[in-house]
Amino acid sequence: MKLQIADLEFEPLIPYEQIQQRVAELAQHINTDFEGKTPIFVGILNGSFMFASDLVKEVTVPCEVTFTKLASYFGGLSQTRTIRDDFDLHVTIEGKDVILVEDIVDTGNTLKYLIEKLLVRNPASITVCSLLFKPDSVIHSIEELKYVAFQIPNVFVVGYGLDYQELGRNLRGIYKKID
Ligand SMILES: O=P(O)(O)OC[C@H]1O[C@H](OP(=O)(O)OP(=O)(O)O)[C@H](O)[C@@H]1O
Ligand code: HPA
Repeated sequence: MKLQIADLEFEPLIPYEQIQQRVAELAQHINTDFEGKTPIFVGILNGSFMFASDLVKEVTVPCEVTFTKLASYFGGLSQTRTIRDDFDLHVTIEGKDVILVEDIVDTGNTLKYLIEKLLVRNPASITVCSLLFKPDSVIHSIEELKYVAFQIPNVFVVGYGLDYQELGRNLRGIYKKID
C-alpha cells in the first residue's frame, strides 16, 4: 500500500506487530541488564514519543521517565548542521543510570551533541536505546548505542513517531520513501 505524504511517496517497511515484538524484546534485555538499578529513561522529542511510551510499558525494573527536545532536521529529508536545543532535562542525572531513548540514529550528530552535554553532569552511566539505526549513514559512531530494534538501509523513513515535514508521526508502522 503506497502512501502520499506532502510531495513524497512511501511504502511499508516495518509493520506495527513486528515493532511491538521487538520493543518487548528490547525491554526484556533492559530488565535483565538493569536488575537492581533504577534507570532514568530520557526520551528525545519529538520523534521518540511513541517508542518511549511503548518501551517503558514493558519495563519492570523501577525507573524514572523524562524527556528532552532537540531538533536538526526541521521536517525535511536531510539534517542541518545546527542542533536546536528546544528544552533541557528538568531533573538531575548526577549518579543516575541514564537510558537515552531515540527513534532513529542516522548520522549520530544529535546523540553526539546530547551525550557530550549530559556527561558533564556526572551520570553513573549513559546507554542509548534506539528503535532504528542506519549503519551506512553514521558519521559519528556512538559507543553508548547498546539497544537497537531494527537496523535499516540508508532510506528516509516515516511513521511510529518519525516525520516528513512534521507529518506521518501518527502512523502505526514504519514506511520508507520510494525513489
Ligand atoms: O543521527 P541524526 O542524523 O542526528 O538523526 C537522528 C535525529 O533526527 C531526528 O530528529 P529531528 O531533528 O528530525 O527532530 P524530531 O525528533 O522532532 O523529528 C530523530 O528524531 C533523531 O533525534
Ligand atoms: O529517515 C528519517 N526519517 C525521519 N526523520 C529522520 N531523522 C533522521 N533520519 C530520519
